[in-house]
Amino acid sequence: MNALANHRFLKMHGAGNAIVVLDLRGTRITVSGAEARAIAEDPRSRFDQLMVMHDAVTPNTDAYLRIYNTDGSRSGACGNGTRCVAYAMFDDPAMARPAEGGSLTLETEAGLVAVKRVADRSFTVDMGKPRLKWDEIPLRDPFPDTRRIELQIGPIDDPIMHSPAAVSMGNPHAIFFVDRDPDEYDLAQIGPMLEAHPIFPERANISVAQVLGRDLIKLRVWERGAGLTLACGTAACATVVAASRLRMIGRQATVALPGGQLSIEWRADDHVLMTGPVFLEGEGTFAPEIFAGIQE
Ligand SMILES: N[C@@H](CCC[C@H](N)C(=O)O)C(=O)O
Repeated sequence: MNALANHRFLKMHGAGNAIVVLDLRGTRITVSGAEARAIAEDPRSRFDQLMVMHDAVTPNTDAYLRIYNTDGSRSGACGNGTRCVAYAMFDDPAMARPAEGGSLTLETEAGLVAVKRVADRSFTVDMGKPRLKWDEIPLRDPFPDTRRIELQIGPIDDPIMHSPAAVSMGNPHAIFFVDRDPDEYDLAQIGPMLEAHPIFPERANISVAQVLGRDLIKLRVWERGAGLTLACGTAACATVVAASRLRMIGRQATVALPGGQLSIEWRADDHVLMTGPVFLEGEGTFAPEIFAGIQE
């Protein structure tokens, strides 16, 4: 039987971003891409991101997180999922471990993130520093200025969208600032083409953003490896950094996504803070048959 069969999980969401939280601390089990895809395909455990908790690797951290997209690929960061993990580590009867002072330090493939509880169902995550150099994002070509990169979609003389900003928040983002309502863009059609554009050697999350005021941005996101989502925390962080670099806003904004709102602050010390809600939808155990046919 597959090692994940009958394993308990939490079904959650953060501002609409569908998250499954799985606790594999104290075991040597890891989730393969094929297993992550099988979990995502079952409607009972459908997710945009699967957040898997493993034993801490670095001293003074509380857990190591592996983050999976729907297509089984991995991400270095997931803002909404990180808040859901924090909720589980504080409040879930089976996953909670005594933590000091309402804060946690979690490690991901991209580095350390610190999480603080700010209300019963609301957390602030220090997402670390944005990476802005072309080879850190990464981009294929050596753009000296990543505030606007050369990329457009649509007819050459009348593009639908062009010149996105590029930012890494531990995962790659391209943000197209537009004058019209982001809902007017066919992101389900445009997103997959741009996600896989050769300019992004590790693919990219694609955002369409409209600045509505000095501290308010409307955002829609096509997520790398997951598709259209109701919210993406790292995209919200990347968008505030990009808009601030372009002098469209100050260093703090509310980002309104289809599934809810996130508050983002790009602090003077270069760290990006994201505050937002978590929702627990329920719990379940993985049905053994969903793993049928997967080689172990
Ligand atoms: N929804 C997440 C980001 C998810 C990762 C992304 N699809 C990637 O592969 O980079 C968030 O809330 O930040």
